[in-house]
Amino acid sequence: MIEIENLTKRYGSQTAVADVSFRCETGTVTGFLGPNGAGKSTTMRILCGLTPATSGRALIDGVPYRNLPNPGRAVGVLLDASAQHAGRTGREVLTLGALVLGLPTGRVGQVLDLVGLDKKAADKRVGNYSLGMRQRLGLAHALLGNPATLVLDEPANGLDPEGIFWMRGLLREFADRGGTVLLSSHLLHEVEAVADHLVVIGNGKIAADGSKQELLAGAGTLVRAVEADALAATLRAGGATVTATADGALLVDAEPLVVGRAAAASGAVLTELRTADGAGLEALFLQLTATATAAAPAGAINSPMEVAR
Ligand SMILES: Nc1ncnc2c1ncn2[C@@H]1O[C@H](COP(=O)(O)OP(=O)(O)OP(=O)(O)O)[C@@H](O)[C@H]1O
Repeated sequence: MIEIENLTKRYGSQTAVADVSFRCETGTVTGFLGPNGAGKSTTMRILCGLTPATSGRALIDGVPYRNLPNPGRAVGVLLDASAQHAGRTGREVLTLGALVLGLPTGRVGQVLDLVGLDKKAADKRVGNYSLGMRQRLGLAHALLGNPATLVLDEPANGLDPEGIFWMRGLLREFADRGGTVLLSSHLLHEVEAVADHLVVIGNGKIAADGSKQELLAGAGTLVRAVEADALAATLRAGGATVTATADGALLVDAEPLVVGRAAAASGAVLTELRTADGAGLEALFLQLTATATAAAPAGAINSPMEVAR
């Protein structure tokens, strides 16, 4: 289990992470979502003992990373797939890793198989790897010590669709066998398919934290109207929060019936009206991360009104 408790990190006058708290339960995949610069990497670096927190703490199975007796056997970490010695082969990188962790070198072949790097790829220098191959090598490195926890920063970067599908399967299986996974992404759809739990961060603050089902259920109504501006004005006058999505729809924090009535009252012609499901979550994600300024309790989405304040 991972516990992030009231974590704050300041760089001079800039606050990268502000009072962030969330948990990743054993046997689950937690998607850590936010746009570039939101504070994901900083949180993960603190969790892995690479950056000291200004205040708060981050624990893995109840212990700070630095206090784990042999961290590589407890936590597999992939923060930057390009941070590998370019002159070594993939096999050499993993063999060195195995020696450092006190593992038999036979483990190297097993993890190469696990991540789908064949003999030819394993014997190539890392400098000649594509980003996707580096991600696979980084994942192999993370899995080397057979850890119970994985911390992965944007692991899908550079993977092709088949690679992303493969990685989802691997992480799902890892969690189903009792592992804990924290993976970050700036793309909702990348983690939506595999995550059980979502934590959304924007401007260093938690904007949403809950099970995927909870967040989907709370995603409101998606509506498209010929007179979108007039409808948005009527809805806002009635106290609803309305956000325009990139493709011209409106996301409203109200039931479809309420939105339909507002459309009738304002004389707007609707072309679509439905409960916002996966598509709505995308809009919600954009909305939350764009304007997040307030923290949400676990299991809740900040009301967009609060978030925007
Ligand atoms: N070493 C540092 N010195 C100063 N500011 C930093 C440092 N590291 C991160 N920051 C700042 O902290 C904020 C959060 O950055 P962080 O890298 O954690 O975001 P992120 O969500 O991981 O985004 P990205 O995907 O772009 O890495 C950013 O504004 C960033 O500029």
